[in-house]
Amino acid sequence: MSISSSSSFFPLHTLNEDFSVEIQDESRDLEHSQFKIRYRSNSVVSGTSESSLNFDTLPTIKVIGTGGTIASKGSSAHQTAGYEVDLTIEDLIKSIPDISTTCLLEYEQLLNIDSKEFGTKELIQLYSKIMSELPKYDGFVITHGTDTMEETAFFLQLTINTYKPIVMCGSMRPSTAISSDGPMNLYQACVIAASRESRGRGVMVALNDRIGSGYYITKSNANSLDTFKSIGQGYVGNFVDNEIHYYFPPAKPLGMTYFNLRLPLADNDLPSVPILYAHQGFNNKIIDVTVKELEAKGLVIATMGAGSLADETNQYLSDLVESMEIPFPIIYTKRSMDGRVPLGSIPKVRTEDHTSLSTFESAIPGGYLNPQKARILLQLCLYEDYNMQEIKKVFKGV
Ligand SMILES: NC(=O)C[C@H](N)C(=O)O
Repeated sequence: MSISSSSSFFPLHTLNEDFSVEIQDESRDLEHSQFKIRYRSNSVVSGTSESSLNFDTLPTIKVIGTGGTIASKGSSAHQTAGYEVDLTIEDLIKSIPDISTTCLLEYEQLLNIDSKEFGTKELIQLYSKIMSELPKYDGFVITHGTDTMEETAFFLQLTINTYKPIVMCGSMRPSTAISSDGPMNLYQACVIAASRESRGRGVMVALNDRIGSGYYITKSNANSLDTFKSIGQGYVGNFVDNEIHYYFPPAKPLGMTYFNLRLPLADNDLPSVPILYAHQGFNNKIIDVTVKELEAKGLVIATMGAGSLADETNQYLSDLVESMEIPFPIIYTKRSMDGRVPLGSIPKVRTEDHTSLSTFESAIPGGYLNPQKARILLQLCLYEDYNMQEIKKVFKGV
């Protein structure tokens, strides 16, 4: 028997003349290394010098249905708004061509809702389902509404540390519309999840022939099929004529923090972190009301540029934090879809004795993250009881 490897990790050993064992490393992540073993017969059979005993099987992909437009029906072929979630995951699977030569599909209806109804409870439900079935499947496809798909993708990316592909898909047109995009998106997502090339790439979003990183991607257009974008970071690949093309080797976002959820969550929820949207003539009183009424443990502000808020608003926030007994992180994000809020944008505010100006210590730049993703990241930091310095460190990487 001999052992060989597809990478340089494993040396070749001969143990027996009749069998060789090929060990292929599936993941080089040292903490979570994975590999596959193939047996090969070296014995001479019917005049052939080598016969392969190939125990390879097709990947098994789990498709989890959660609803969205992809599972919706309208009352006419031209209706593309105001429709209802009406189809099951079984209906959706029936709408795609047979892919039994690519992978084995199993499916389950976990939820069947518009993605506007998603909250922490639904995120945890989806997280728990994937975590409990992670050892059983080679990849996952999640059908989901597009409105909040980026939030679910971001949450799963931060909480599930796996080399197995998790591919999210949905559609912009309901199933009943002319040229509905659902079946093609679902088909492509299944093929992507079944591909070896998709491993080690984290959570991905597959729509309209494009493959994006769930960490960076955002919905850019409320109506059009080509809606998911991450302008600064780009797509990770695309899908053309039944071929997947990745532009880069497997990678996950730099500076990303993983969080280990321990369930059930205290109060069955993550800490309260509201988002406020800044604008000309912003009334600071909304800050007070929001923080008090929602028992906020932190705040995300969609600032007007790369961290810009009126001087009065910065001072108002600083005075509010001074009056609180607990540290209160405030993430400065941007209204603009692209670009980042850098450290240099963090404002100076008057000191408690009002004699000089100093850096507003509770204000943290949100980097490239949009408000909705920054909210999830801050919720996870607060869930972990990170102090202000630790939270700043987490956000330094984004
Ligand atoms: N295109 C869609 O899926 C939008 C839908 N309202 C949803 O997010 O569930």
